[in-house]
Amino acid sequence: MAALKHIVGSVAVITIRNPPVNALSPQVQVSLMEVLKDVTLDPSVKAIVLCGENGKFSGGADIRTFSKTDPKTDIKRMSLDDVNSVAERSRKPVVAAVEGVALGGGLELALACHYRIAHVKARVGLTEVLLGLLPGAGGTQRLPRLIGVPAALDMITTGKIVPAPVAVKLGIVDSVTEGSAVEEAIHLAQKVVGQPLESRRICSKPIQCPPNVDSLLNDAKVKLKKQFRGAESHQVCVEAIRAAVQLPFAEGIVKERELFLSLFNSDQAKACQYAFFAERSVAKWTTPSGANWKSASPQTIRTAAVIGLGTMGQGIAVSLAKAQIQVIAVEQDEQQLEKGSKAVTAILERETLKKQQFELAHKSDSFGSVTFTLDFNALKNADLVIEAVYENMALKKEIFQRLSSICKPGAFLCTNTSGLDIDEIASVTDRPHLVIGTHFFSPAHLMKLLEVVRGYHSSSTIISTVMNLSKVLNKVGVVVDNCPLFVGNRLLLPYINQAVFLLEDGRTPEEVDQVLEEFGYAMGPFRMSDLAGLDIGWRSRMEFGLTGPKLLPGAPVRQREGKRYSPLPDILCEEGRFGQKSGKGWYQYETVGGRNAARDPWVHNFLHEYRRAHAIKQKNVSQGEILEWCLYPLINEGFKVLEDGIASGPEDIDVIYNNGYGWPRHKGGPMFYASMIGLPRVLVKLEEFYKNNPDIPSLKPSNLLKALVKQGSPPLKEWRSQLGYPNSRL
Ligand SMILES: CCCCCCC[C@H](O)CC(=O)SCCNC(=O)CCNC(=O)[C@H](O)C(C)(C)COP(=O)([O-])OP(=O)([O-])OC[C@H]1O[C@@H](n2cnc3c(N)ncnc32)[C@H](O)[C@@H]1OP(=O)([O-])[O-]
Repeated sequence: MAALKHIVGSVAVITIRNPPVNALSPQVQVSLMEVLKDVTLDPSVKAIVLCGENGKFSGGADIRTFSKTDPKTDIKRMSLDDVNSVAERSRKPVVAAVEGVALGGGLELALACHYRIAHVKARVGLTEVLLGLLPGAGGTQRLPRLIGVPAALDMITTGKIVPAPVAVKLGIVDSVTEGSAVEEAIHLAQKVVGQPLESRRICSKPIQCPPNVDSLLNDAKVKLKKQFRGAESHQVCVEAIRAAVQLPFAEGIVKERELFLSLFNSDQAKACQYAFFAERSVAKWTTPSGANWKSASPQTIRTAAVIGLGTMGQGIAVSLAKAQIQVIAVEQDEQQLEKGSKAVTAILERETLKKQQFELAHKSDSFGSVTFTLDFNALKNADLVIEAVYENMALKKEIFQRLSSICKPGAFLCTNTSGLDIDEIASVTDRPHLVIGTHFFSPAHLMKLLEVVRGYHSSSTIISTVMNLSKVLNKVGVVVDNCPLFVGNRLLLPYINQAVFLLEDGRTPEEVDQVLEEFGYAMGPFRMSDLAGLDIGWRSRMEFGLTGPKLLPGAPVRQREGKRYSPLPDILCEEGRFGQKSGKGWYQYETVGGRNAARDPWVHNFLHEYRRAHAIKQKNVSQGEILEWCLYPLINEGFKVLEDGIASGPEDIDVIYNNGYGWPRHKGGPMFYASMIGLPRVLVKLEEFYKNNPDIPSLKPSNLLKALVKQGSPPLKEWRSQLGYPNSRL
């Protein structure tokens, strides 16, 4: 870990070396400072170029060192800000050669240089907000001075990463090159030797403020509060930018440091950083047979097919096309094909427009083509097929049987299901080892999560191919084992059930949603169910005989096999209330497909009548209890999933929840949240709930939770090893 120097003519080239992303660890910062001071004093050096080894400028401060940093002493002793200040004050021109990435502290370092040259494929951004922080090395003071308050506000508060061509337009970098940014930077450095530097020092630039800057900042806070409910860092970023607007540069830096320190050791920052590393750890999957991400060989997918062009199929087709994969989209009849192709084309047009507005349009970056067909034989050329028809086992098996005879040997067969048995589907094919579950989330072209469901026979090649594909699609893939509902929906079920029980007991959809939204969920359980479509769960419950024609005659209305059951969602569906798609569900909407949920007097009246008919006494439940009542059974199911070996570790569950279920990232994920509030608290409450509701089995504390509490509640990262727990099937 160091900053290395070599001399080209009169230019000193300083290279940051700290693989894999040249993170600016405290040692790298010290080394950078020494080399910078050295070359500034060296009379033979006339100009300086800063770059990173292996085609990456820098991924920012070393996040791994944060948990070992004492902000009171360590940051004061030496900080990146001091390095930046030495670079900026240098009387010799300093040019940043940005290749790969310049993120967070990496971009802050580049901003302290007098000139910035970027490779055309480089990407830059101040991403600290996503780690629960703010740019703490001058980024909040320099960027608004360089590109103006509105653009800087957008980048800093969202953590947006922009490609180099956009960075030039914004004024973040001076120019881009298709060749070597380092060569170009050396060339520029030689050219500008002896030229005045004052106008190149961002710290000296006056800040250009729009006349309405106060309301701009205040409005941003309101918008961010709604978008990132309960998250502190977005709000604090705005305050740091306000300091840039109101204070001279040096005072702004002091304010920025103060605000940075207020976030540095917060629980939210810990949660966001945990979420960051958890996302990286899930890519490192293993199977019981010892196959793993390192040893398996993923195949490149050039042509993929999608069967079924309903909402999921449309999103999947778009997602593949966006990743420059050629897509064959198959439907069963003319009408569905036309409807599906229109929808896919419309989404792709919108995405193209977005891309053009963002100026990403590069010759090589165009979308893959989508061919629409009724002819199943067209699948014979596909490297990989994703079946996305509706959740019906018989239909899926029929399709997979056909695929066996049509697809070329070695083609991968994936089923997009949210809970059906992968092994049963694989059993009808000639290649169970090349069959896997790919559980996409709606809308599939936007949602980040891909649950990769390993069947009993799934080979390491198909696992690694699909995990690789998830990265190509810009998604986070998580390998889980095959069990009913897999991981995400298995945890969701008790959460939704608990929320519905609250309605029986006297609460309203608005009250319950409000509590969960204040907790940080983008949507409470009822608004989310309306968005997802109430009919999906209803059909599945009918399939399982919990309602509808298969329900055994004489079954009590509010019980199934002795367990508490609420028929409320079934009744809503019987009334044609499927959620947004039918314009009414737990809420009413302005139109069919409308997005704005409004209180529905019909629902309130219906709930009132239902409680009266079943003589249910209204219970007084505080907001805190609503939260615990809904979340603790979800967490408990997470422990059961771990016990059963369905997920590899708590991180996998948290990544699934952060990326697919709207869990607030600043709370880390359900398992991380449990570790933060304390496992004993979760256990005590579950025991209390279960004692009072013995007919709700999901409230019965899991053995793993009890065992962990007995062991003194070790930190989350020790859960696996401490328990050596039992039968991880992954
Ligand atoms: C202390 C006080 C400091 C005060 C001053 C404040 C300074 C500043 O404002 C704060 C920051 O910069 S905050 C930072 C702001 N920066 C950011 O937010 C950028 C965060 N990083 C990213 O967004 C992505 O990793 C990249 C786009 C850089 C690469 O993407 P890709 O090519 O898909 O690769 P990948 O799979 O993602 O990562 C490969 C490996 O690198 C690892 N690693 C990565 N970054 C790291 C880091 N900064 N650090 C350490 N490690 C980092 C990653 O864990 C993984 O390790 P593994 O052991 O192999 O699993």
